[in-house]
Amino acid sequence: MTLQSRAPFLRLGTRGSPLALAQAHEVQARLAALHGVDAEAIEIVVISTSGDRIQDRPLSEVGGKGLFTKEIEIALEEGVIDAGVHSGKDVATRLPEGLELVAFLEREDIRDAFLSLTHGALADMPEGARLGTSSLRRAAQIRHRRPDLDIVGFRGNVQTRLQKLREGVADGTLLALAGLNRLDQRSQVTEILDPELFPPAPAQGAIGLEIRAEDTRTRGLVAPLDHAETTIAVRAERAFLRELDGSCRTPIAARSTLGNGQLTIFGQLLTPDGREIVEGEKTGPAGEADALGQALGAMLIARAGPDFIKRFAG
Ligand SMILES: NCc1[nH]cc(CCC(=O)O)c1CC(=O)O
Repeated sequence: MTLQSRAPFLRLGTRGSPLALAQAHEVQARLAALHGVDAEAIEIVVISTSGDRIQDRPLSEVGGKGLFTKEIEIALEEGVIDAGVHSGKDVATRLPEGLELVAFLEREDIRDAFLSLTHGALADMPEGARLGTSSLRRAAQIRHRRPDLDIVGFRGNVQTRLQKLREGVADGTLLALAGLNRLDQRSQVTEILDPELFPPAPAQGAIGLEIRAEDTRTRGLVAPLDHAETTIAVRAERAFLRELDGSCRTPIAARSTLGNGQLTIFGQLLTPDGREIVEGEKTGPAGEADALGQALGAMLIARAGPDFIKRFAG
């Protein structure tokens, strides 16, 4: 018998980080179960993105949007893969022509977590303690509440960060709880931050699937993975971010809640130094998620005024 390489049932594109691979494997397992095929028939194609290659500086300095998604989108356009698996919060608010987000899996925990080897809670960090984060949003939120802390640049995956904490590069760090849960690292969490005080990035905790809009076969295969409530919340948060022309790397936070067909979206803008903050909320029918998010963005821009917006943009 000769070995034959059969065409894969579907090809998923993903970054190669441990978190990205965990997300891709989750999508692979769900699709395999849903369609009654072997997991191996769903190929995982690892794609290195600019965000992975640039390790020596904060991504907010690199500028440009979609640093973690661009090369995956090119692979989609070139037909090398059928679907891209992304962290929702890494996806630019405007997609390249011809591409579409067709499904969001049920959202993980939206909250941020504090990790420290020496302090039992963020509030226990003494004046001058060093908090490691390269996220503009987290840095601004911390500066707002705890201007006495020293923010130090901090990148890398969970293991690297824990190593840096052991080496004393910082006394604590902040990470998305969703990622820690997906990597079975929840036990490393010192404190879960209150999302009322530290609202997350738009679309945090949601895995999104992107396809070529004309690819009806893939659409049919992946659309059933969509979790309706997650998509409503994420659409509102992305519309809010789009109106502000923001990315994952601007100090913008959002939190939405759904109940009885009503959607409430709360939004927050901060200046990078954390000194100024503008917040607001909109409630309306869940079916109008995009319009609600957009209206909230417009409301906060008006509330903030041009001077704030200039400093907010960095
Ligand atoms: N840009 C990095 C990134 N993109 C998505 C997540 C977390 C996982 C998620 O939001 O689903 C992270 C790491 C972090 O913020 O701790």
